[in-house]
Amino acid sequence: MDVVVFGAGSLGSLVGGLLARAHDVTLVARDPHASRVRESGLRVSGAVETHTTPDATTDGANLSADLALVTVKAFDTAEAANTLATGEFGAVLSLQNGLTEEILTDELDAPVLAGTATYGARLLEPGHVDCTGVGRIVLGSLDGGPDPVAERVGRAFRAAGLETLVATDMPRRRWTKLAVNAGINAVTALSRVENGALTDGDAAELAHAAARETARVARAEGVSLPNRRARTALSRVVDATADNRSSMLQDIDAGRRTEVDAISGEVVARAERHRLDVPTNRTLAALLRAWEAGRGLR
Ligand SMILES: NC(=O)C1=CN([C@@H]2O[C@H](COP(=O)(O)OP(=O)(O)OC[C@H]3O[C@@H](n4cnc5c(N)ncnc54)[C@H](OP(=O)(O)O)[C@@H]3O)[C@@H](O)[C@H]2O)C=CC1
Ligand SMILES: CC(C)(CO)C(=O)C(=O)O
Repeated sequence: MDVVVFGAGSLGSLVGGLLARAHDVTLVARDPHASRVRESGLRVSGAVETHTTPDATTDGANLSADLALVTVKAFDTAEAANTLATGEFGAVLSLQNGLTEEILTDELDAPVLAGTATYGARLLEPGHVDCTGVGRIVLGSLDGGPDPVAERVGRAFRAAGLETLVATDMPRRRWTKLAVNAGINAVTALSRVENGALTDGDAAELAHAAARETARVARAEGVSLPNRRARTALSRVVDATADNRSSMLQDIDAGRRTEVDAISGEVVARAERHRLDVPTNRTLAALLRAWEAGRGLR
């Protein structure tokens, strides 16, 4: 399979590097990472050790491939979609946090698959990505149900040794992930604590309230996500990632823009469409946006 990875920073370099063990991969990345990969290949270290030689470019326009994998931060999705629209792809798959697939379907003719990733990745230096945890990629039809394109992509990922599940219930999985992120990411980022601090107490209650509101919005969107399922998912992720600093907390630590608009902000925006009030997510989004504004990041 030919694969273009659009936005090969941490996650895209890891997944692209692993896919290059079995497929023709082109990373769309920034320099000096792109030029280092062209010169010396890509080193993956940590939980997976490998060295592969994907192609790499800084120009994502006019490319074609069987699959475009989108791994830019959520706030760069619209620009990525515009650039991808200049090329030809058999399918498009996002592994981003947030409900970014809708932005891709608006711009692109190719079928857009839904995906989630629980692999951990960190770009250490140009040409070198650290796998901080082997997780799983789950992908499938955006609307749910069986999908031959998703099956083909799943087989290709497994052929490259990536832990991959092709699922027929992506609507519920995407919203469950959003509920978990709305709870954990926003609360840990604002209170500057590891995920494990949300095991119990007031901060945990706040995270669960954000997840519960998200589940309510999901149901208004026609997705069956009971509150108790969102609660269980959040508690499981807190336990499994107790020592993690969430990606949003890492962004705050590094003084970078966060994915608030795609997480808490998305819950608020969708709730408004259904005339629902989601005060916890509204408050969390306002605080995170205020932090970004104060830093000149928005
Ligand atoms: N890292 C992880 O372990 C995981 C990440 N995710 C999700 O995956 C997504 C990506 O995260 P992550 O990999 O950490 O983010 P990164 O910022 O490390 O990677 C995104 C990369 O895309 C680059 N980029 C953006 N636009 C372009 C463009 N037009 N051309 C070329 N390169 C471009 C960015 O460059 P620049 O910064 O210069 O704009 C950056 O290097 C997020 O939604 C995140 O939530 C999900 C699970 C795990
Ligand atoms: C699951 C979780 C909360 C793990 O930290 C995550 O997805 C993130 O940090 O973005």
